[in-house]
Amino acid sequence: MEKIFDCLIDSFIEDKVGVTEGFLSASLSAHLKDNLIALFENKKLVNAGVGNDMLVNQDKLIRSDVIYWLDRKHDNQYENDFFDLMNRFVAYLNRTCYTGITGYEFHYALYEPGTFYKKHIDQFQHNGSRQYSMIMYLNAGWKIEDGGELRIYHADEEQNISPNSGKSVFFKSSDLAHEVLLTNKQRMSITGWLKIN
Ligand SMILES: O=C(O)CCC(=O)C(=O)O
Ligand SMILES: [Fe+2]
Repeated sequence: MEKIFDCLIDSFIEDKVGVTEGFLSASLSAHLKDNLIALFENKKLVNAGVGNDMLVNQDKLIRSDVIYWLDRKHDNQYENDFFDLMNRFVAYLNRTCYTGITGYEFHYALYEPGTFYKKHIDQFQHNGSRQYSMIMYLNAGWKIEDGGELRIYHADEEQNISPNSGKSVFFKSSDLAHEVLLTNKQRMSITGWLKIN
């Protein structure tokens, strides 16, 4: 596992955006996706609000995905496995990079065809607790024509990342503006933030 952690951290250090395969095992990823689909069918997902103090909040409709926060209180085996994995990653990150992360929060996200999340920055204007953004995609066989790429705005270029299952993305929450381009296909993920409280 440390190898995959290193891969994510090294590519983050090199490119400002860490990308790796296999952070979630295929089996954990499949179980989490099944959870997400069941939650969606049971109408547990809610419209994702945008914090009042979000840095970039000029447009009326900024995002149209639906979300559900993961929580140990759900007593769900796979959510707990996910949190165990995150504990290992945070401990490793703190040990190797002196990041001082003290907490995190994660939600499932589901984008129906025709939905998006416009350009934004993840760290809130009046609350700097979000340090690192992480996204784990749960979509098998994603094709170019499905759209829904994560577009990250670097100083001199734009980077498009397709939301294929197995892929995890990691970047600094205060730094990089990004958006989810309009998706043509149902698009599922787990998104969250490593925090200093
Ligand atoms: O799903 C993604 O690719 C990015 C989601 C995102 O930017 C967010 O939830 O803040
Ligand atoms: Fe974001």
